[in-house]
Amino acid sequence: MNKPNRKLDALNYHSKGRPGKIQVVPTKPTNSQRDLTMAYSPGVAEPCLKIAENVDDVYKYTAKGNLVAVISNGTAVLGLGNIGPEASKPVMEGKGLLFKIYADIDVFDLELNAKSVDEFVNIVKALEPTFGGVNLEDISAPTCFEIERRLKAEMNIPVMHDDQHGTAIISGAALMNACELQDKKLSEIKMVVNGAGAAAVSCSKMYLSLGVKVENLVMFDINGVLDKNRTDLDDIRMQFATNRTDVKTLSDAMKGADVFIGLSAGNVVSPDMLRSMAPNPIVFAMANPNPEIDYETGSATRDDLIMATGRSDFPNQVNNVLGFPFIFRGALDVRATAINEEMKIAAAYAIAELTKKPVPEAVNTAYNAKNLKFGKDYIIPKPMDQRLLTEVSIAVAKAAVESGVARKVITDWDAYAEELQGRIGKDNRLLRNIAVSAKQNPKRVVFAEADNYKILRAAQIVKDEGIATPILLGNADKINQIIEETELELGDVAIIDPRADNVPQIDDYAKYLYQKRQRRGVTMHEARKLLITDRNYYGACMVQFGEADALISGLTKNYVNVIKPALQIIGTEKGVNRVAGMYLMVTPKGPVFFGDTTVNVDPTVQELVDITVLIERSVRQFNISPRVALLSYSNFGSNDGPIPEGTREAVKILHEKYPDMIVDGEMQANFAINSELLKDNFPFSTLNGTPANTLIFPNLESGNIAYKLLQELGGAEAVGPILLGLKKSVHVLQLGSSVREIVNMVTIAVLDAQQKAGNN
Ligand SMILES: NC(=O)C1=CN([C@@H]2O[C@H](COP(=O)(O)OP(=O)(O)OC[C@H]3O[C@@H](n4cnc5c(N)ncnc54)[C@H](OP(=O)(O)O)[C@@H]3O)[C@@H](O)[C@H]2O)C=CC1
Ligand SMILES: CC(=O)C(=O)O
Ligand SMILES: [Mg+2]
Repeated sequence: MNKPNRKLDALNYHSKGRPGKIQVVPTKPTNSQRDLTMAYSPGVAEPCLKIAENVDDVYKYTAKGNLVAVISNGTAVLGLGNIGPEASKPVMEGKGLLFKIYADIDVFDLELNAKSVDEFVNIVKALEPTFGGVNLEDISAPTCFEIERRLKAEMNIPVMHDDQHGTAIISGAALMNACELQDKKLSEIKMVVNGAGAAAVSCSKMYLSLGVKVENLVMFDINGVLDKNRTDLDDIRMQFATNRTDVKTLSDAMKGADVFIGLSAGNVVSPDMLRSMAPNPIVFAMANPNPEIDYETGSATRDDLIMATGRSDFPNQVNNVLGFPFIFRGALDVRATAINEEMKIAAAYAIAELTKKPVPEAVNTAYNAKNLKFGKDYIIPKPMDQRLLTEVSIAVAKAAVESGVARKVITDWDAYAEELQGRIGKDNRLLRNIAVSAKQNPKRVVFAEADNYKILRAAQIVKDEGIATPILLGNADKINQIIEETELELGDVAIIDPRADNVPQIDDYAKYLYQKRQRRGVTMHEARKLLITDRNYYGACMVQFGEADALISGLTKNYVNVIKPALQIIGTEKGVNRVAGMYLMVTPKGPVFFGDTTVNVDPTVQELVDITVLIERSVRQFNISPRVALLSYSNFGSNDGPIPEGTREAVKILHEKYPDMIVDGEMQANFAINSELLKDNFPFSTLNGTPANTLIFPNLESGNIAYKLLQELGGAEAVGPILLGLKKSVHVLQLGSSVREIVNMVTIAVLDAQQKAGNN
């Protein structure tokens, strides 16, 4: 199944650079001699003594609480069989990588030369002081059952054999959803399970607990059907032995079956077998890396099929990766002594339910999909869906607390959710808070470029999330065609085409525009023409006349083309004589505001003052206390030249006219954001103590370059440009913005409209 170049790519991926996939990274400073005396002798003796006094302090002073052992003996590696511990190491390193990227859990992978139950159990038990949890992996049945049973009984930290329970949880969730879509009852389905090993047995037990009847299940191992005449079956497998006498082969069993579960080996199911199944069948071919029947063949065989595999390169990846990172996250965070049935069932339901919620745009983008939604090709969430971390870990942690296995009780679940969000990538707390505020009072947002897929997708998201009521401007046929082709659900949203006959209020708008621009060369005829031909004029009039609360445009147009109509029709706020643009940069160190990044090319001293005042006020609207630095290449007079001198002059005016404003400069950017550096060198600065969170650039060039570099090289998320100074909420997208960026801008536009409505 793997194409030759894929095989080579995979080998290169593992061998290039530092061999393997994971490394150990220090978490404390190690730059100075002092740091090292803390990290090692003599400083390290102090936490040692504390732990010796109270063994639970090991969680306080060491990495134990966030450290999981991924342990295998290489006896059932994926579907590759008993290939030995060394050969299993790439898989175990892979699990370590997934634990880290999805749930911020650190992993040591341990590949043991230990085949017997006693040997394996004794080694793992002795590791208890080091780890917060143990993930057993790719150990063949039946040894794995006894190993897990003993370790759970004899250890006081959570132990889970992932191939058994991780797989059971995920496939259980997928099965519930697939049955719902195919209109089948779990209690009535006829199921064939191919494989009778660790994964198959545990998954089947889970299906029984979800409602499947054991008499409706037929299981196979490599020797054929498990029936009551077999004399080679242990007790665990005997419970799945069928009474049916008409079934000898897999082909026999597949006839009329509703569900096929493959946890065996690659390519053992034929298209004919699929054809013989009942109407609307479900096939989970989960053997890795090669499924029992490959996705393309299976899904081409019949239209009424729901097909899933364990692979990431096809729709419906039913793989334990959706479970183990989040299950252990929840278990570690409440310091659970075990992962029990309650926690597993809670995880399965959380995963099943998450599939039915609207999919964040970031997930669509990550998978190059247009509109993922619950259906035949999306029966289970995608592993890169960051909501899994909160939804599943919280469900697991709550179940641990409620079932009495938690040693640490969480009471503030919202704070725990915030903590989880902060663990992965950027901390988007501010963006989330903005979205929450927007949803409290959603506004009507007119989209001037609605004949564009990205705009329509964003409109769908803000509508679904209750952030805004979209109004779409553009050719209705074209918009409806895109909606239909991309299966968006915007049927009830207002579409206005300014070019059509009988456009609402066009006469009033034309009269208004004519009155405003008659002494600037605009005739009545031209005013009407502008409104019909340029949707930025029509959209701005809608906002001015109160037919909409905010305007979003600029995805396909130059900035000036949007801002000009807004300035002509709506104008600036009272007492404000210019507009400016600001970016909210979501950085790993928190939010930082950049301005002016958009409008004023080469501001004079007075313009710099005006821009600073506008931006400072706007930062307050995000419930953040602004600490403003005016940037230059000079620190407090260290260099001459028009830029530092102008900036210095602007700071002087700001200090005089706005004594309460926390603002200083001119200063270099590193001094502005490194408060230690500033304090050591310029202790007189009014910014001392805390870094600046609002950076004013001396000109458009420097502001624009800075935010783009931070976005591309620093991995910061840029939200903006947020247009400041207009009387009403109008916001201009960057040319080619992503759907996520558009959604962010709409959210900001709604907040802006709320605030402007409050001020008027
Ligand atoms: N998608 C996912 O998340 C997961 C997928 N898997 C996949 O499931 C498979 C089994 O893994 P696991 O349970 O850990 O391994 P085990 O070695 O414990 O079990 C393998 C089972 O498959 C049976 N088997 C092998 N070949 C055939 C065949 N041709 N026909 C019928 N049965 C067969 C074996 O029979 P016998 O007992 O007679 O040897 C055994 O019962 C692997 O391919 C693995 O990659 C596993 C975990 C998670
Ligand atoms: C996914 C997994 O754990 C396996 O195939 O073994
Ligand atoms: Mg496995």
